[in-house]
Amino acid sequence: MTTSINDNQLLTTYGWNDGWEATMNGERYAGLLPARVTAQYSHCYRIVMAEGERIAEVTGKFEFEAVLRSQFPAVGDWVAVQPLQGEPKAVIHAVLPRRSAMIRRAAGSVPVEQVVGANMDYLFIVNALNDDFNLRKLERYLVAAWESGAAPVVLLTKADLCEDAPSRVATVESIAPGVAVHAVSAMNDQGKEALEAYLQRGRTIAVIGSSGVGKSTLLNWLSGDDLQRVQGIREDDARGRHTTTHRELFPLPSGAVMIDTPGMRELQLWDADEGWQEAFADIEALAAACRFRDCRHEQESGCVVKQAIAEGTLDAKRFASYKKTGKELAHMARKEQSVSQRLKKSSNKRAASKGGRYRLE
Ligand SMILES: Nc1nc2c(ncn2[C@@H]2O[C@H](COP(=O)(O)OP(=O)(O)OP(=O)(O)O)[C@@H](O)[C@H]2O)c(=O)[nH]1
Ligand SMILES: [Zn+2]
Repeated sequence: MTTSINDNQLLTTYGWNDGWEATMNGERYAGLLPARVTAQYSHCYRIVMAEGERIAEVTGKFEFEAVLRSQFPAVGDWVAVQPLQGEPKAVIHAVLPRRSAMIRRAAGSVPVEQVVGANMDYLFIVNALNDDFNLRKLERYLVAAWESGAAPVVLLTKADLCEDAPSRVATVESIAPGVAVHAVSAMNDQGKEALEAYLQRGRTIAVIGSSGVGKSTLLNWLSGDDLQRVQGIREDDARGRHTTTHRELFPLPSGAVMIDTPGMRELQLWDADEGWQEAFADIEALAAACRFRDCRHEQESGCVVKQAIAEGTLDAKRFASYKKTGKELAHMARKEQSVSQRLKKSSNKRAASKGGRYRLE
């Protein structure tokens, strides 16, 4: 079955474009239709297809073959589905390869990696300009953002509460190499023009940041204080009552698509090697000039990093943050590795014994 862009007007509103169309035309999705996941519930998903919304579940085969939780559909994913005739339901056969994904490692003795948002173009990292202002935390969010594959943008909210926003912006720019930093105030409707570049039609955005920094207020502001109407659609439930259905992905008036999931809001831990290197690109660049390749930047002679700290060109606190995050990442990575090896082993056995084929992509 082929789909034309014309049929896909509704999907376009949700970020569908020629790139996804090309992916979807691949042979392995033959006979299936594209849809985007707009909400995740405990046992099913809400999706939007060209013809409208449906509730969907993954096929039995999908469930059997999936090894990691992160392989299951997540909010923001484009999926290949088959609608069920005569029912407002569909089955999900496959998840189209993700362009970006925010992964949350649920802490605990067995870490589980969970995708809390997929296919974002931009990640708005929100930090308030009042007392909660925390550079070290921001660094960690930047690591996560770079690792996700989406482009980070720092929004410093509550500019109305800060007397010296421009100097705060400059401070943040100094710890966020290559990242745009904008001061905004939802309260005073200030700084929205600077965001227009990101809020374009078809772009997908997610907002991350600690509790209380103003994420909900920001979302309301960006959606013209009409979020409830944009995000939740009043419908009749099975008993004919009016209910407001919750969505975690919704178009904004600007045409951009917003992802706001509970998991995205609770982000805490990361395993993010590349993101770490990018977030601390300045230190990585310095370290490249150290005398020893495996310099730990502690007591070594000819250590350029130590020298930069001594000379005051590198903030000792930023360096400490770099080390600390690095250690945490290494620890998480070791844990992850042993768990995923165990999972793969048991899944290979399971697949082999039933003649199935194990696939991980
Ligand atoms: N002065 C001022 N206060 C703001 C602004 N934006 C948000 N606030 C206030 O900050 C508080 C927290 O805002 P929320 O939008 O609920 O923050 P949040 O990040 O969504 O918090 P969680 O839902 O806990 O994750 C509220 O009291 C808001 O009124 C702003 O631009 N200026
Ligand atoms: Zn060194």
